[in-house]
Amino acid sequence: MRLAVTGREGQVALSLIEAARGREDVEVVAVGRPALDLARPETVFPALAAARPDIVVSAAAYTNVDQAEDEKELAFTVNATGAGKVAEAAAGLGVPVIHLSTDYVFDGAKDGAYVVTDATAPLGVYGASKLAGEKAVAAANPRHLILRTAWVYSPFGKNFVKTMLRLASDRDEISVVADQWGNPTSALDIADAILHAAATFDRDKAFDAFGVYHLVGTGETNWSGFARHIMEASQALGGPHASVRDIATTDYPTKAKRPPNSRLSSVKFKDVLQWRAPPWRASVEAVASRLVGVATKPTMSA
Ligand SMILES: NC(=O)C1=CN([C@@H]2O[C@H](COP(=O)(O)OP(=O)(O)OC[C@H]3O[C@@H](n4cnc5c(N)ncnc54)[C@H](OP(=O)(O)O)[C@@H]3O)[C@@H](O)[C@H]2O)C=CC1
Ligand SMILES: Cc1cn([C@H]2C[C@H](O)[C@@H](COP(=O)(O)OP(=O)(O)O[C@H]3O[C@@H](C)C(=O)[C@@H](O)[C@H]3O)O2)c(=O)[nH]c1=O
Ligand SMILES: [Mg+2]
Repeated sequence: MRLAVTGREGQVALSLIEAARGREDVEVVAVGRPALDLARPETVFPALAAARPDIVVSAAAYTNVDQAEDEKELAFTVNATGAGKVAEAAAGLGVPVIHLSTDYVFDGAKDGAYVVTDATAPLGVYGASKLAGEKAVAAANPRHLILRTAWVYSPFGKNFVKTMLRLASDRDEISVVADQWGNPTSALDIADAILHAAATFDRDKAFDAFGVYHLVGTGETNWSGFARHIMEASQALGGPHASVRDIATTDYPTKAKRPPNSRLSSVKFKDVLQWRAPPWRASVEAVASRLVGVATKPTMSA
């Protein structure tokens, strides 16, 4: 089975490439700029067709939440129009699409974890553009899995774990918001979940449970709790450490408004697709061991 994933350097794309590397039964081809540019819709079909995929994974996106407030048009072009083009190309090639979406489609007013049937109400441009992308994907290709995930980190790209480790190496204390709740999710786990889902509908041609799913790390916390566990994991590995001070969202002004509660329930994914992510703390430790190792391990040469 061959997967084509959009975006070449994204966290999910690189995690998928790594997960497939050790497997005979799956190949992952990353298709990104300049060949596939979501801001140039005419590039999408030819670039994906050339990869001859059995399944398309739509992971490329405009992901800068604050900057999206100032670049609304570009965010919608990439996350809505571009995502729709990717799903349309998959349909044209006769294959299903797994499209990544976000917890930020919700406003965070719910008391409890969001299920897939809950009403969406994004607070910012990024969330609104991703919600428009979900609709474009669903309209373009009936064989879609819209996979909402959240708070993604990995050994790759830019993410909260890397930011916290960097800040810890030059500060004694980091102030982090403690009133926004959610589910930290490792892109390495997302890659496993995607390969599991892809294998399911590659094997079962009559698979008919397409639709919206939530898939996040097991358990929940707030950004401060997430930061604190990153520090514990790093310290245990001999890496940098800082103490974490709880602050309120009002003490950390940002351009975009974020949901106070964006916890997602992965129960549908578990029930239908029979797969569940590891506890979020274990996954943080797995990623930290790679990031901290890189900085502290002596090289074999020299
Ligand atoms: N990061 C997170 O916390 C979360 C992410 N998601 C969603 O999951 C998916 C994967 O996220 P993640 O891997 O973290 O993303 P990253 O921010 O790590 O990577 C985004 C990728 O999109 C590519 N991209 C951006 N603009 C374009 C464009 N115009 N044309 C082609 N490619 C483009 C980038 O390309 P380049 O390498 O050239 O810059 C990059 O490869 C996204 O859909 C995101 O919305 C959902 C919840 C949380
Ligand atoms: C760096 C830093 C952030 N924060 C806060 C800001 C914010 O509320 C929270 C997380 O910061 P980030 O900039 O990583 O957050 P953000 O970019 O909003 O992360 C989001 O990205 C998009 C793509 C998604 O889809 C979401 O699921 C989510 O992961 O922590 C602090 O309180 N202290 C700090 O030192
Ligand atoms: Mg392989």
